[in-house]
Amino acid sequence: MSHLPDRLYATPQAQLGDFAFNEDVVRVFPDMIKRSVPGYPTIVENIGVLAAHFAQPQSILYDLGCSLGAVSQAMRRHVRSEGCRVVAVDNSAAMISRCQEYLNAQDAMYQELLPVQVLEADVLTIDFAPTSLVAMNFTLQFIPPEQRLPLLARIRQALLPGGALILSEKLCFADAQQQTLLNDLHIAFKRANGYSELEIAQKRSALENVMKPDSLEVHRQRLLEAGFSQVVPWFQCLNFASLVALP
Ligand SMILES: Nc1ncnc2c1ncn2[C@@H]1O[C@H](C[S@+](CC[C@H]([NH3+])C(=O)[O-])CC(=O)[O-])[C@@H](O)[C@H]1O
Ligand SMILES: O=C(O)C(=O)Cc1ccccc1
Repeated sequence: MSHLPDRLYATPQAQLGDFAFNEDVVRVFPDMIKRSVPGYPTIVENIGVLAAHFAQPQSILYDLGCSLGAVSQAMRRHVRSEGCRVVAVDNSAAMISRCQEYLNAQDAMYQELLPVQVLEADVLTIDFAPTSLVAMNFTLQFIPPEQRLPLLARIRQALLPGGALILSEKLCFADAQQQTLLNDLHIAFKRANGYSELEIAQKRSALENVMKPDSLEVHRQRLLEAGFSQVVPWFQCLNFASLVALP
């Protein structure tokens, strides 16, 4: 399994198209996400811990926007409840096929892992079965803003009592000074991880039309509007945060 360094934006691109989760991104994705998202490894591992806390016997755990299945793998390492299974969903064919390979490799290394079903599908069109845990790790920010509330409302409806939604997102900030500071610090994080000014600028521009972060306040209000009763931030590193929303 290839773990290539991310050089996708290292050379000047004549035509900077919109960022897409295609074959080129899949090849470098583990390196890209680790060097771009402060706290990513900590978030992924601890989603496993949170999943084990909320998982109920004989229930489904969803990993929505699973990419290469890092969250599904963490859930499989941590969840011990009887009869649970993971459903991992992504609408990128390139991601889904590599995700299945990684999960097969995990199956070959460990015994008695939860079964996983890998689905190439749009999270906006799937029907949710009753579930004790839904993880959306940096996926909602890629969903068109007007679709976010209806999606969260459908997730809320599918959640069993005692279950939870884990929502990780890049944040923006209403206060201009706070926005500038945390944006500068995120750029400093990328620089410290070996990205050049050109790589940082080109990726930023490719993401502009595709990834639309909200503020913590917008997330909280929308989750309450979707029918969640409580929103609890459990992790933040710079402008990246993860919340638990309870039904
Ligand atoms: N409508 C959609 N339906 C299904 N999938 C979608 C949709 N829109 C985007 N995606 C998928 O959401 C994923 C977002 S990456 C998640 C990281 C992962 N969770 C991780 O913990 O490694 C976040 C990032 O790269 O910043 C991509 O794989 C998209 O194809
Ligand atoms: O790179 C960025 O600036 C991000 O905000 C996160 C990211 C990470 C991986 C793919 C797309 C976006």
